[in-house]
Amino acid sequence: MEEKDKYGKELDLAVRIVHMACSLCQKVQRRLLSTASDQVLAKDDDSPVTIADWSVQATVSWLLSEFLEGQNVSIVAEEDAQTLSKSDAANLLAAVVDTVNECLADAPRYGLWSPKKALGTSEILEAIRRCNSTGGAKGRHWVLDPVDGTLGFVRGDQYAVALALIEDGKLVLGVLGCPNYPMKKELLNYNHQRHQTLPGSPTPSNIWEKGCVMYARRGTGQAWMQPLIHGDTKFEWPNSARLVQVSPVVDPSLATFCEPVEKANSNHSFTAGLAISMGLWTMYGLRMMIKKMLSALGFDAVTKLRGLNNLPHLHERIKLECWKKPMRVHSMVKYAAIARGDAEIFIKFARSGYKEKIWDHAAGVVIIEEAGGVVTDAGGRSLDFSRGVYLEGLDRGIIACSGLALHEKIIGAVYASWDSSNL
Ligand SMILES: Nc1ncnc2c1ncn2[C@@H]1O[C@H](COP(=O)(O)OS(=O)(=O)O)[C@@H](OP(=O)(O)O)[C@H]1O
Ligand SMILES: [Mg+2]
Ligand SMILES: [Mg+2]
Ligand SMILES: [Mg+2]
Repeated sequence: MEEKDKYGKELDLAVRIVHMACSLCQKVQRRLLSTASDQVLAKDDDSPVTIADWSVQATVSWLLSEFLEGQNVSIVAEEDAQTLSKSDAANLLAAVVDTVNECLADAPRYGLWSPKKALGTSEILEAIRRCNSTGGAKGRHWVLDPVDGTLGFVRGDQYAVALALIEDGKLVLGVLGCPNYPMKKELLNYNHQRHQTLPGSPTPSNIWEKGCVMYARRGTGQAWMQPLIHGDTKFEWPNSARLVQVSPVVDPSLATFCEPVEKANSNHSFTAGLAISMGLWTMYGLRMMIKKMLSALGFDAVTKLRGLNNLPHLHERIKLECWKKPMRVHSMVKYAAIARGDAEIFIKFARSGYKEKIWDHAAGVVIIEEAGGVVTDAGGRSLDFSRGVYLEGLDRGIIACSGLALHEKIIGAVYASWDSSNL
């Protein structure tokens, strides 16, 4: 097989599967939000898990095994079947079985086939359990986060379905489904559930239901995006796909910087310090300072600021659109935003002792890199996907950037800020 076609078949399959998984998630999320249900469970670490997490894992596992027939399919994935196998979980398991079968029945729409008869409970539990590979440096391993950003999912907000393939420890392809990726990038920062009615928009759900699937193959220098299919639209891959590229912005003061929503998942104060030291927040800080000065003098701050905006020499510095705040978004949608050019920087510094898992990053990393961006740890080294379930040897945190120039500046700022932080 020619090098340029390598992994073509696997990518084609993975894209179709992620489209199906996105459709499954959209249905479950709609039901979850419209009924006061008890369908959100807590895992041992208190993180949420839902019918969608298990159902996507079972669906992806069944489809990969079915369509990669003859291969011993190894899947490293987040969920296990323990909770579902308990005797008091019959209702939950029944809901997963229904959800998986409903999704698989739709396979022909995506150019795949359905099981000859609906899958039974034991087949579905087996499909979930099969995803218990621990990956490693030899052979092929699929890496799956069935629902990344489950917290965002249950809040009616951003989440992603992430599927990647590793061969001999190297990422070779990644597919990222982002069912709530809004049409306007500004809405990424917008909490969907808290703001059901958007100003000037009678049907806010249209904006959110757009959604996309992004994908890339290592070494092609290309990352692609395809809209989710809705209603009766036929699945056309790759015809409806378009290339995406990272943003050309190199000036940190113009960059949009994103980070996890929850303080528990990333140190917000460290990244705020970094952002300020790089000039990312100077506009915000400057504006706040002037606002305070004006109000201390008894002026109406907003009116005066608008006035100041019109002064030619201050115009560039204080105009309203320069109000840069971090974009806090759940899930690997942050990686998608950088690959699409909607943001320039993603920084995650988990608390010390937390070990990052490969499924939280694999698909996003290859898509950003092929779209022209850079992803490393805080020491500037590439992430190592060859050492099992965890990103072993990760130096402090993860820095994803739209390009080398910005990336170098951030690494420099990390070195400058680290000693004064108490991480
Ligand atoms: N303590 C801690 N520190 C760092 N990271 C953690 C931690 N706990 C969980 N996780 C992982 O974070 C994944 C969600 O990341 P997000 O960027 O979406 O976080 S946030 O919801 O926006 O705060 C989340 O992925 P999902 O479980 O797939 O949602 C976890 O794998
Ligand atoms: Mg995750
Ligand atoms: Mg998950
Ligand atoms: Mg989880």
